[in-house]
Amino acid sequence: MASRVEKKSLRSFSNKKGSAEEEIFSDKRRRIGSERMERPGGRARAPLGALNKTDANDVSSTNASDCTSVDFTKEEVEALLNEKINTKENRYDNKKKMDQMGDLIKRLKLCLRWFKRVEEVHIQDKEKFQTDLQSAENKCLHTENEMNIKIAELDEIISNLRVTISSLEERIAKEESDKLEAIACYRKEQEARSAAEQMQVSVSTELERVREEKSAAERKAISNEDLYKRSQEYNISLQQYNSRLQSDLETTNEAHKRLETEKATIVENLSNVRGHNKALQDQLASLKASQDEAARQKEMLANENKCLREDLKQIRDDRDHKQLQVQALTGEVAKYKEYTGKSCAQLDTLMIKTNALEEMCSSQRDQINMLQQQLIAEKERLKMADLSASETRTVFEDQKRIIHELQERLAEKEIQVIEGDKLRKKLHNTILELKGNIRVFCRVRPLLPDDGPGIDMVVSYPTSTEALDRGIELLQNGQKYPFTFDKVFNHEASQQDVFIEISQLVQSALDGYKVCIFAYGQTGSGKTYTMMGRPDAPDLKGLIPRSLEQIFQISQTLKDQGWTYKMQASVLEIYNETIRDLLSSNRSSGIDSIRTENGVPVSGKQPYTIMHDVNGNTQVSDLTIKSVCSANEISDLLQQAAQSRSVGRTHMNEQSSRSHFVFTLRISGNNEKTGQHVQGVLNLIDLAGSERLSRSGATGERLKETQAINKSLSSLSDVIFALAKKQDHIPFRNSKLTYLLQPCLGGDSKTLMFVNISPDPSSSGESLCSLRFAAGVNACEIGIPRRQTSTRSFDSRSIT
Ligand SMILES: Nc1ncnc2c1ncn2[C@@H]1O[C@H](COP(=O)(O)OP(=O)(O)OP(=O)(O)O)[C@@H](O)[C@H]1O
Repeated sequence: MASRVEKKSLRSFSNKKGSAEEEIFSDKRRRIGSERMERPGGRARAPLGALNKTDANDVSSTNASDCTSVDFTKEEVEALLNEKINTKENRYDNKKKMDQMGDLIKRLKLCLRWFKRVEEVHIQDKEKFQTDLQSAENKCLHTENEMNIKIAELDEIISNLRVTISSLEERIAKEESDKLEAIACYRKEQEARSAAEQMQVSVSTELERVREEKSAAERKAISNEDLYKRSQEYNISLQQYNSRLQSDLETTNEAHKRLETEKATIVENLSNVRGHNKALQDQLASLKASQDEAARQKEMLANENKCLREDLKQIRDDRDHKQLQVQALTGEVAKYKEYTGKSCAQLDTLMIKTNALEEMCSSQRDQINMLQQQLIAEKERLKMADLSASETRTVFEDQKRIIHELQERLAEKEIQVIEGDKLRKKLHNTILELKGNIRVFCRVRPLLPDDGPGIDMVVSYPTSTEALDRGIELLQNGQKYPFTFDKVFNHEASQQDVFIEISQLVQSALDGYKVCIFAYGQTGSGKTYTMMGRPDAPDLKGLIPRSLEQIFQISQTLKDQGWTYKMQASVLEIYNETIRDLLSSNRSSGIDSIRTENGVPVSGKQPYTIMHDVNGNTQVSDLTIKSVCSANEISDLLQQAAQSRSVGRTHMNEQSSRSHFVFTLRISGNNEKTGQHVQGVLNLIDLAGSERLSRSGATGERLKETQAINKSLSSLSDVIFALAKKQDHIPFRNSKLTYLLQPCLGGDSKTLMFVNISPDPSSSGESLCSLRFAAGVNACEIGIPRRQTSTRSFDSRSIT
């Protein structure tokens, strides 16, 4: 009570004093704010000083309005984290110290909210980039596929065309060779034809010549015949002339005779006629000369005739020869004609062939033209396809570039996210440290039908601002006992409400911290309900299943940041300083029956021996450790453990839990991107019900058992007290429970204790006892000397 009053006065003092500091802080903030650029597309940032001017106590009211408008720089965050509370000045001014701390917490909360907002933006950005990247990749893949299909189609078309072209080329080559052959043949034929024609022409010219010769010979023969005729005629005329001359000679001879007679007559008349005779002689001589001449002429003509006859004979011979020649030539001409006819026929067939070949050639030329046109069209198509392929390639390159850019941006964002994650961890841890590495929550269970009808609750909740959600008052023997906790969950608080408060610790376990969450309280106060709840009903699930579900959810989310986690679970119970493996398949062997002294086995290596290595890892020999990959696997293990526990309980004829139930999850995380490695531990402990010796009425074994439970709870309380006070000596070995949890308590470890109480009048004594036990721990935590609480002595007396 005194502490509450003191706190109140300290708080009001701090409000007054704090305004000066806030002014300084707001000035600093304003300066930093003016240096900083505005976020693109974001709202102008409100100075943090404006926030500080509002009521420092009314954090919740400022949260809603300011958390969206305050931004921090890294330096500010660092400054905030490094900010130390001036303990020297405020050594004796707890109120001020608390106010400063509250102020710092408020700013840290704002910072955390800002950070969460930034982180959300980053995550949204990242998701957006990832979806963009995904869609771009899909698009690219789609385009690539289409392009591949197109390329394949085009390749096929090209290969078909190539085949067609090659076959066509072959055909063309064949046709060309045929054509060349035909042309060669044609040429040969033409040559033969021209040779034949030439021959025909030469034969014709020869024939012509022969004909001409023949006609010349004929003409010669005719002229010779004419000459012969004329010679004959001349001969005849010469013969006639000769005959005439003969007749003339006869007449002359008759005349001569007559002349002779006359000569005689004339001789007689010679004298007379001598003259005349002489003249006649002259005439005779001339006639003789003319006769000689005629004879010479006759001889000449005869010679000429002979010559002509010889000529004629010669001509006749020539004619005969020529005729023979003509005949031979005619035969030859006939032969040639025959040849020519044959050649013409051959020529005709060749011409027909040539025509057919020419037709074929022209049709093939048409085909070639057509195919060439097709080829050109196909080449065009190929060109188009090449163009479209190159376009697609460019698009593909663009897409690749975009993907690359996106990947780079994604990598940047990932680095930002990793940096942010580091900062978040730091902030998260700082906040938890500021909240307290050791915290104590109180949970009140509702009245149950078993508590009896028409009874009033002995618990009430103060509504003052200071004690709201933190205070609890217990009524006993007409007196009100007020207590303050880090948080009070009233009887209406749901499992989800409770889980929200501890979910940060679950995150810490994933961040590599050692976390212990205890449920402490009297029998039937709701410890098991708080820790396990009813796993089959989703709304009534307790902290253990919810925490494990969250762990798997977060570990899945952190996969994107490169984290992979390995989880190993073990469940044990400590009953009367004896460890029992709740996951052991062999139930009887699950019990540690080794004689121990203060929780330490007496000699040798025994089953369920607790060992701590230098790295602060705990090992319990022979304890079943199961690797788990999903929340379902864990719920199966929990079911198995719960069953083993209830079986154990039945064996021991127990209705309530008289053992400490310890669920341990070892989390080892590796980040392949950053190379970070974390090892966290989450211990979820349902402690055995605390029972006052005075009320238990136990004797014998039952008394010993109750003493053992109280001893271990007291040991735990001592350990927590010592840790909170940062004492050098921490009495871990006092019980198996504390020895087991030793590495998970103290240092950076986070410890949270739920104090469960029942609100029914019959349990008010135990409730008060529990509250005082917790208040002792809590008082240590907030720095109030142990003795001043005046609760510890009562608590100690009740428990030990
Ligand atoms: N917050 C709550 N809301 C509703 N029912 C509750 C709540 N807390 C406890 N109960 C009920 O109270 C009864 C006792 O609770 P529980 O078994 O969890 O107590 P406990 O502290 O574990 O007892 P023990 O130490 O004997 O094991 C149970 O029937 C449980 O369902």
